[in-house]
Amino acid sequence: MAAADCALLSVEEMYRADSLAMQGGVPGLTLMEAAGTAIARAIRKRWRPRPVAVLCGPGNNGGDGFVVGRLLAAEGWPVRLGLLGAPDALKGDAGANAARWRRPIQPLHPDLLAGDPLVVDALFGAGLARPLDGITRTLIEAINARDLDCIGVDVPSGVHGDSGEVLGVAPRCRLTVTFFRTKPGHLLLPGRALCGELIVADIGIPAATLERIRPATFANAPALWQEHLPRPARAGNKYHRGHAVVVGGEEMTGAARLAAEAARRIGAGLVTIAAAPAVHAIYAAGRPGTIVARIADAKALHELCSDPRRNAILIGPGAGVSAQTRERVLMLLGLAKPCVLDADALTVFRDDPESLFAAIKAPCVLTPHEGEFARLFADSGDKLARDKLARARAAAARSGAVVLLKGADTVIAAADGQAAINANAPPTLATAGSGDVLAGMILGLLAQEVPAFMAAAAAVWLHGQAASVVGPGLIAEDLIDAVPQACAELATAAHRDGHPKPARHRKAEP
Ligand SMILES: NC(=O)C1=CN([C@@H]2O[C@H](COP(=O)(O)OP(=O)(O)OC[C@H]3O[C@@H](n4cnc5c(N)ncnc54)[C@H](OP(=O)(O)O)[C@@H]3O)[C@@H](O)[C@H]2O)[C@@H](O)CC1
Ligand SMILES: Nc1ncnc2c1ncn2[C@@H]1O[C@H](COP(=O)(O)OP(=O)(O)O)[C@@H](O)[C@H]1O
Ligand SMILES: [K+]
Repeated sequence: MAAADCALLSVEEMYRADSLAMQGGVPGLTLMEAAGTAIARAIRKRWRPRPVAVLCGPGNNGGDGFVVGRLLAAEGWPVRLGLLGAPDALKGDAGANAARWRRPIQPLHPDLLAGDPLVVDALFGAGLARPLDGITRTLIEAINARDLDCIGVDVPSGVHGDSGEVLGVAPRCRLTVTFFRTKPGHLLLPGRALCGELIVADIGIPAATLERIRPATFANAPALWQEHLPRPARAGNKYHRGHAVVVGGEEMTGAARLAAEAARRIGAGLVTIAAAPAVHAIYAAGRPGTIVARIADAKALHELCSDPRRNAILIGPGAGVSAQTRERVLMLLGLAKPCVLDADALTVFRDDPESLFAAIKAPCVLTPHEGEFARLFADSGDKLARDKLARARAAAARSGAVVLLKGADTVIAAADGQAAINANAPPTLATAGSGDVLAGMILGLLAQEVPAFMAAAAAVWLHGQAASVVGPGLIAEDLIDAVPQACAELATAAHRDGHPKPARHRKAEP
């Protein structure tokens, strides 16, 4: 699987792919027939013949609905079809498919849902322009209240394809069938949760159109970064695998220890925790393979980190929100070595984020959760408020760093506009210390000279994979010990895309 296979297309890019395919000689009607055929096939595979209500909107999403209705009815399924607006207002391919539907077209009305049919939601797809209201809202609320089996055409109507946000209301689908490539809104929350199982159907758009579109957003999957991962050289020694430094805090000593062990597990040759004399003994009592250096003051830290063999630095976990942390971050950034800034190293710049951004010269990964992100990028604007992908991208462009905005749908964004959305993280990761482990994993990859964006994306995926390996009962320490198995599973996962591991999300039905 190549990186292009995990490309995500924005709504606008999808329209471009569509028109490039048509310019290349694939008629729109053929694409629509293929879309409807894929949906009907997916339905027949999962349900036995039963009453179906197809809810059609006024655009091409509705057009797909007419195709599905026609194909299922032709096989004897009892199909009722409702349309928003007048049939003669339908244009182009949607109009053509409405004309091929020889049965009654009802106006949208709650009676369409009488008897709890299977619902094909073909109201709005890529053309969603404003929040759902009126009868569409009423119907979707009824679908959700009655927990009807619902199939989303392209997206669950109301979910925005770019951001995954819900405009007004959206149905909870069992299955969503989208076309050609996944969109960001299928992976970002809440959109991802509303899609149910996701199928990406090939409808005849040539893959070569991607060369023209050059998408910059990806599902976070091994294909994106695997070739950048280090492979230990047969005759290599530990210095060939990098020497990472974790700046240890004086209060919360667990955080730096978790990070240091994670950096070692992911392959850094050596990892040193820089510890103040007062806490040196605590750090030294940790796992014996971690080096602990006694660091009396900022000068000593500067000396330690200036050593050219020490090639990646993490500061923040357990560092404390203090002037000292702030000064140390700026001093370390001045060394122009690859850095990870996490937790307190971010919060200390809440009053003056520009001074942080101005100091970032070398590859740097910022790993905020939403709270830390809000402190640093408070003014990213209302317009972006609910669009996590756009927010992370804007923050990366502004800071010059790779921004890894954490959560159940972690977004990794680089200053050059590249971004990846992660979807393999189980909710058991919401446990104290799991962010420290992630920071250490990124550090360990940076020490092995993996480029910052790739290091961040790979670490996020392996972190999610490690959590899945552990399963229920996960604590942060377990993640570290599960890293080897997560790495081993890379080989088998390489053919998969970035969708969550459970069978709920699958790709490309034949
Ligand atoms: N791209 C491809 O390769 C292929 C695409 N295909 C399919 O086409 C779909 C995109 O079709 P599309 O562009 O016609 O947009 P669509 O989602 O039907 O809606 C547009 C209409 O809805 C209206 N409207 C919007 N929001 C509204 C609201 N809240 N409440 C009320 N009305 C609202 C809007 O009205 P307006 O804003 O203009 O007033 C306009 O009339 C795509 O999702 C896929 O299913 C397939 O056939 C295969 C090939
Ligand atoms: N509901 C969730 N589903 C999946 N991953 C989650 C969820 N909540 C948190 N995570 C992940 O767990 C980690 C928590 O990091 P963080 O908030 O920094 O915690 P801590 O500071 O306690 O280590 C992040 O990688 C985040 O993406
Ligand atoms: K839809």
